[in-house]
Amino acid sequence: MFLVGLTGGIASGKSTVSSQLRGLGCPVIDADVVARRVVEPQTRAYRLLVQYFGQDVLLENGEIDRQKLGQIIFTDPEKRRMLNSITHPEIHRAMLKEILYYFIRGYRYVILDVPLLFETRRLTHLMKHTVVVYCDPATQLSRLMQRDSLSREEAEQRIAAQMPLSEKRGLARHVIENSSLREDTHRQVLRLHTALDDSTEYLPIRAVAVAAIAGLGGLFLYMVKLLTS
Ligand SMILES: CC(C)(COP(=O)(O)OP(=O)(O)OC[C@H]1O[C@@H](n2cnc3c(N)ncnc32)[C@H](O)[C@@H]1O)[C@@H](O)C(=O)NCCC(=O)NCCS
Ligand SMILES: Nc1ncnc2c1ncn2[C@@H]1O[C@H](COP(=O)(O)OP(=O)(O)OP(=O)(O)O)[C@@H](O)[C@H]1O
Repeated sequence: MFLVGLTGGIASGKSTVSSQLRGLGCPVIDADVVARRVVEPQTRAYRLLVQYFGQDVLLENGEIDRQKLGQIIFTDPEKRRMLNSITHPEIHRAMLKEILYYFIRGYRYVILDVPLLFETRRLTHLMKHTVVVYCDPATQLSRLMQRDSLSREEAEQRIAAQMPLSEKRGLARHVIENSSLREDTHRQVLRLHTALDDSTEYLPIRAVAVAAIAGLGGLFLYMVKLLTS
């Protein structure tokens, strides 16, 4: 099994591409969806968030007021760092559980849709393939403003909270150009799907598992020998 990291900038088209990949039968783990789950009321991350940001970031029903929290963290790097330090470990733990689920079900690869893949780095070294969904800055800005009903300033703040998309495209093994029609994007997604299906590289996850078991087994036998001699 191997892992595919799908990333890009905010509103560059990651969800659009990942839904096209899902349509081709690929398993996709969406970090944004996982991120919503790990901050549900009564979770550890939720308690830490309320402890740090206060009750002001809660809705009447006790759930996180995502709009208000977004306004706070996209204008304050220190508060964004705190939010990331609370949520990212939980997000990564939850994603690893989902990866194990697909591993057990025998999938050859799993696609992880992770907006901050290159920013957090913690997962990057596990990826055998990395894919950046790119679109030009003007298109990204207008799509974000339109989709989330943001002012130009708010949209620019959110874009500035991430590594520049032009930098990300230079780090990725595959780039999907998503500045024009969805049909053009889909043609690239079909080529990417073929490349992934043809990819025979394996993340040494099995090798690591076998080595760990063999190592532990050898250690156990050594201990038994020591104790019985
Ligand atoms: C800030 C929050 C409350 C805003 O919620 P909202 O529903 O408005 O946006 P949503 O969660 O759908 O995220 C939309 C996009 O914002 C960007 N984004 C989200 N969090 C961050 C962050 N900490 N830093 C930079 N960009 C971010 C991503 O491109 C994401 O795809 C929310 O994004 C959040 O809890 N972020 C912290 C967790 C996180 O880092 N998620 C990214 C997954 S790697
Ligand atoms: N090729 C395209 N043509 C026209 N609109 C597009 C195209 N690709 C994406 N969009 C639109 O642009 C917006 C952002 O796309 P999408 O939600 O897929 O981006 P994203 O990278 O997943 O965003 P986020 O970082 O917030 O998760 C959406 O409203 C989507 O419908």
